[in-house]
Amino acid sequence: MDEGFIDVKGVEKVFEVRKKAGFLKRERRQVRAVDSISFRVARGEMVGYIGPNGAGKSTTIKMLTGILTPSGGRLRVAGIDPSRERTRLAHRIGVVFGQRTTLWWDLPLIDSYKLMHRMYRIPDGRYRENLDRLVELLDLSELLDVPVRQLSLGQRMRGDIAAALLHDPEVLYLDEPTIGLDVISKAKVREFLRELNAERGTTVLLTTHDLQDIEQLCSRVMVIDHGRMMYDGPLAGLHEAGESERTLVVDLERELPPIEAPAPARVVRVEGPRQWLAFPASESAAPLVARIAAEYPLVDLSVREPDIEAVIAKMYVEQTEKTANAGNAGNAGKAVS
Ligand SMILES: Nc1ncnc2c1ncn2[C@@H]1O[C@H](COP(=O)(O)OP(=O)(O)OP(=O)(O)O)[C@@H](O)[C@H]1O
Repeated sequence: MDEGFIDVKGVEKVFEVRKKAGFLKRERRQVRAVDSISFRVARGEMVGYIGPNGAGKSTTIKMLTGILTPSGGRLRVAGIDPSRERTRLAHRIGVVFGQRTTLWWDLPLIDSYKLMHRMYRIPDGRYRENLDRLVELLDLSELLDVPVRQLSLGQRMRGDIAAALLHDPEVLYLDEPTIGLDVISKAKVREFLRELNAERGTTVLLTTHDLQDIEQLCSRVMVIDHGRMMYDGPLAGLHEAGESERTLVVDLERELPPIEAPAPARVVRVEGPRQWLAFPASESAAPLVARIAAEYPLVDLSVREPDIEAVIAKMYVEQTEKTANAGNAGNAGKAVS
């Protein structure tokens, strides 16, 4: 594996925005959407890129595709400077924006693929082979003659993913690929991405608000907030850093006193026969489930994932406190409030 297939060093993006400040006056303001971030992604890696709304994720992806030019820093994808050689790079990357489609709205799905065949100048044999494979893997055969506007969200998403892969890109950027999809469609998309990565070694950068996308697909996650990189490492480490908790929802046969769970798991809510137990997100639920199943009359149970925003908010508070404490420690004599 070569290091730094995607190579980002001290990259910044500052937007100039004009705001109305009175009848005729306009004030100029700068928005630092991406603030000196650095990371490397090796060829074949699948990395999650997450953060709250307005954190700078889309801006980063737009710089990686060459749509936006960085205000500072250095950026390379497959050795190419995206904003200088956008067209050359376009042949090596694929992009899927969950909230927008790259398909022609009024045309049958197959016509969009035919147009891409020509736009990307994909050799005929390769196009046929890729199309057949993608149609099979993404279950598209029944949909090829349907106009895109008549497709459901999940069908359209699968159609968009195929469109992004027809020209065999080495890198795939996915922006919220499972947003609004039902459980079955989400599972289909995730399974396809896993196979794509395993079979073709496609490098994937995935932006999502769904922690299960990351958990099921990525061994590494990067967290951005206010344009800054807050965390880069395994998902379990993120849970530890944010001390986040998952919730086990237990339905008992009847109303009972709070379940006696081994610490740090604990009951946080009881409503009739239903009880909610919080436990560290970095730990497996299996031992807790086994113990409850052995000792209590169980009807059903489910595990709820922590919310990304909550994990990041907690991490943010902790980092701020750590910085404040470090400052206070060096300031002997001052009271720590
Ligand atoms: N073209 C633009 N002009 C001015 N400001 C912009 C522009 N594009 C983005 N921004 C600002 O930059 C910041 C980062 O936006 P960005 O779209 O990258 O966030 P995001 O992490 O993708 O958010 P979301 O999850 O909501 O899509 C926000 O404050 C946004 O308002």
